[in-house]
Amino acid sequence: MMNSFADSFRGVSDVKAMIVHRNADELADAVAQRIAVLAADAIAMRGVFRVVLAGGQTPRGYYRRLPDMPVDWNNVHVYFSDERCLPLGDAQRNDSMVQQALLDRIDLPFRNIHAIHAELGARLAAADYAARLAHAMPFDLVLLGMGEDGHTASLFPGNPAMQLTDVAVPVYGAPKLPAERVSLGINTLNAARNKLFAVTGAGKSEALWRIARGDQLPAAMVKMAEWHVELAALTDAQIERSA
Ligand SMILES: O=C(O)[C@H](O)[C@@H](O)[C@H](O)[C@H](O)COP(=O)(O)O
Repeated sequence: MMNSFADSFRGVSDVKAMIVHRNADELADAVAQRIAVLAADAIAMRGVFRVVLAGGQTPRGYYRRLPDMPVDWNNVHVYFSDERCLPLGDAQRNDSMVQQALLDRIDLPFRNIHAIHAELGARLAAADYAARLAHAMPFDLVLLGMGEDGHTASLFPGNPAMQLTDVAVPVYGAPKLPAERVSLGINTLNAARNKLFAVTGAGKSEALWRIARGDQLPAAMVKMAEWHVELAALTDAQIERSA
């Protein structure tokens, strides 16, 4: 049953790969190793690795493992998939989480960190980020998570931000608080050389099932991504499907 679910997921949503991991720890190990490989490849080929970091909880697991990986941090530039419009340093900001889980523990030059100035408000911060990204694209890797409703970055189902073609977009009325956010636009995510979803938690099974069925959820609009999914996030989807 798991294989047939994974197969239908691969087929319907244009995915590059779907890898199921037994638990969140194994997923975090595999994703951290994958990032290290992609970093080494990009640095060998182009001298630099430009990676977009995801927010939310799942990435903490693989961020914490990255300091133990053989990554040439001097040649890595980090960007953010989205940010919450909260004051600088707020614990709920994605850059605060990344700082604590990763940046405080590696020697990454400060100039290589490209945060979203979401404290300026969504409109201004999105325009500022788009201008600053002009020379950074296409990214080598975009790391993403998926919410229970199928959102990714801060692109939520039915939200007008999903239709915008700008490099970075303002988001208002997000159902996951805070309501005001800044996100990379869907075209920016799609333009990256590699896209990687890390999905943990049983609460994600319905969204995975809907994507496998062909629903155009925001996460499904990121094409040719490699999906790393915890088994627990698939279990209910399989049960539901076989019922
Ligand atoms: O700012 C955010 O909240 C995110 O960037 C968001 O898109 C996140 O990746 C998903 O909601 C999954 O979050 P979890 O990994 O915590 O389930």
